[in-house]
Amino acid sequence: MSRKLNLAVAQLGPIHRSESRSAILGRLMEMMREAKGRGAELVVFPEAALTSFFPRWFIEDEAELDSYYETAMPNPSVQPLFDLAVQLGIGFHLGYAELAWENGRKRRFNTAVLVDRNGRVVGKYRKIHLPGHADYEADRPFQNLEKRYFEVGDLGFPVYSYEEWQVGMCICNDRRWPEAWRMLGLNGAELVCLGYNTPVTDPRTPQHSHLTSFHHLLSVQAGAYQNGVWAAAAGKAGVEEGWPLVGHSCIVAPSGEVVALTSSVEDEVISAVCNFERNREIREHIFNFEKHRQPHTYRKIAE
Ligand SMILES: C[C@@H](NC(N)=O)C(=O)O
Repeated sequence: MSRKLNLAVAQLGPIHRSESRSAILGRLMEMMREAKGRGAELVVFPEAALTSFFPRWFIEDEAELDSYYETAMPNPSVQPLFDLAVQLGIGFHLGYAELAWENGRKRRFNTAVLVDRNGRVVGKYRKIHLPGHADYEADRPFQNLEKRYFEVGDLGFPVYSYEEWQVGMCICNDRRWPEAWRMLGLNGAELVCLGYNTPVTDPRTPQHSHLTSFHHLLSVQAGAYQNGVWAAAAGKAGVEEGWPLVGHSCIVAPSGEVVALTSSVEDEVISAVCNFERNREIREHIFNFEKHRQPHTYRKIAE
């Protein structure tokens, strides 16, 4: 039996603060058309794909901060992307900053949604591993205020049915945590979609700058292999507002092999035909969870 999904990853080049929403949407829509032209059934866009990566700035004005968030998904400014998806008959994954009114208060999350070919939101994930810091740190050349601008996601690591595929999501820093992948694996994921905005240099560990891409690929390849899942990782890349973001968006097989990789730090579409029979090579053998896991020895992980 062959279970194949033609999958595309759409890497974004930088988005500058001054770029209009319609210009950003135009870029996403062009890449969606290219993905469809390659026969893709699902296209994965990055984390915070609708804005510049604003946690690099300390923003005190609440109205200005709010302008980076979406209060509904879809909303009129992104509807053209949803309409195009329906017209082309292609699903997509999109990361964005979410502002929600819940329990009588304003809540902010770093969120991704999975949208089917009918333009319906069929899955949602709110980022759990938020990197960075909550307060302004004057000695940094740029901030990483995710802990100020977002709450820890409250949806767990759900897995959704996208047609016949079981799809989970994680976001950027999550990909470095084996717990995120294992939860998705245990929840039945066959494919993990993830977006990222990763600065090439972390101001606290500049000695690792030359390893940024290696650590990114190492994490995605290990997560895919150790859980027998396909992984689609879409980055925002290139020099954004003066600061370089890593590229190397990729599609990784359950064997851990990179089967598609971007070769620029600009808008670029890559694709691969993913055979979901390959998941079994891993999950029925070396990482057969039922047969080989020893959860009674793992208690500390959940403490
Ligand atoms: C620094 C952090 N960025 C992110 N957007 O989560 C990461 O790449 O781990």
